[in-house]
Amino acid sequence: MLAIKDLQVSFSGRAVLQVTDLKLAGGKVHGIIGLNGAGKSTFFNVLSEVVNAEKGEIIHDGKPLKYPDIAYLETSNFFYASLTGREYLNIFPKTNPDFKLHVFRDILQLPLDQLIETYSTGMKKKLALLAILQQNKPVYMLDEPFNGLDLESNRALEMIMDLLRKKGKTVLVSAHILEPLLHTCDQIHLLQNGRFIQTFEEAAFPEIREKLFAQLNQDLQNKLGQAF
Ligand SMILES: Nc1ncnc2c1ncn2[C@@H]1O[C@H](COP(=O)(O)OP(=O)(O)OP(=O)(O)O)[C@@H](O)[C@H]1O
Repeated sequence: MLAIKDLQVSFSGRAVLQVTDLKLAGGKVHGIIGLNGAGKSTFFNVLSEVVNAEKGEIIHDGKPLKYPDIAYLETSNFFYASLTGREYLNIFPKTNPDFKLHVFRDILQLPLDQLIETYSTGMKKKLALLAILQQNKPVYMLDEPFNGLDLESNRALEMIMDLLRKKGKTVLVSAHILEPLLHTCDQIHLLQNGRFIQTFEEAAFPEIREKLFAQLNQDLQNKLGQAF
C-alpha cells in the first residue's frame, strides 16, 4: 500500500500539487489521468524524490517511500548518443532475475547493437523501459509510457504491466489520453489542477470520459467565448 497524506509541492510560491489523502493498493496497476499541466509528472517526481515536497508524507508498506524502492520511467530520458542500446542497458543494475533481455528485444523489436543516435523516439522510449524492467523494484512508475509507441509496442506494454501486476508489483502509469489506461488499470485516478478529485474502479471506467469532457467543454466554451 502506498499512502500519501497532506502532500504539497509548490514552484515559485504556487502550489501545483496538493494531495490530502490518497491510498494506492499494492500489487495493482493505478492509472493517473489528467490534462496537460494537471501535475502528473510533478506527482511522480515528488514520489521518486526528484523534487522536494513542502510538506506531507509518502508511506510505502509502513515505511517512508525511498528512491531505491522505485523504478521510474520519466517522460523524457537522457541518452548518450554514442552508446549502443546494449551499452546503455549495461549502465543500469540488473537485479531482476526473471528479466530475459533477448525476449524483450524481440517483442519490442529493438536493434540493441545499433547506436542510440540512430533510434527513433519510440525506440528510445522502449530502451528506457527495458532499463527499468531489468531492475527488481516493488514500485514501478511510468510517466506517459505510451507516447511515441506504435500499436504493437503499445500492446506489448499493456501485457508487460499485466505481468508486473501478477508479480505483485505496484504500478503507477500516467497518460493524458484515456484509451491506453482502460485496458491496463485496476483503478484510474483523476488529477485536476494538482488535486486528485476522483478514483474510478474498473466498472466505472466508462464514466471517466464524461467527467473529463464535462470540465474540458466548460473550459473550452469559456475560452472560445472570450476569443470571438
Ligand atoms: N520546474 C518547474 N518550475 C515551475 N513550474 C513547474 C515546474 N515543473 C512543473 N511546473 C508547473 O507545475 C504544473 C504541473 O506540471 P506537470 O509537468 O506536473 O504537469 P503534467 O500533468 O505532467 O503535464 P503534461 O501532461 O503536459 O506532461 C504546471 O502548471 C507546470 O507549469
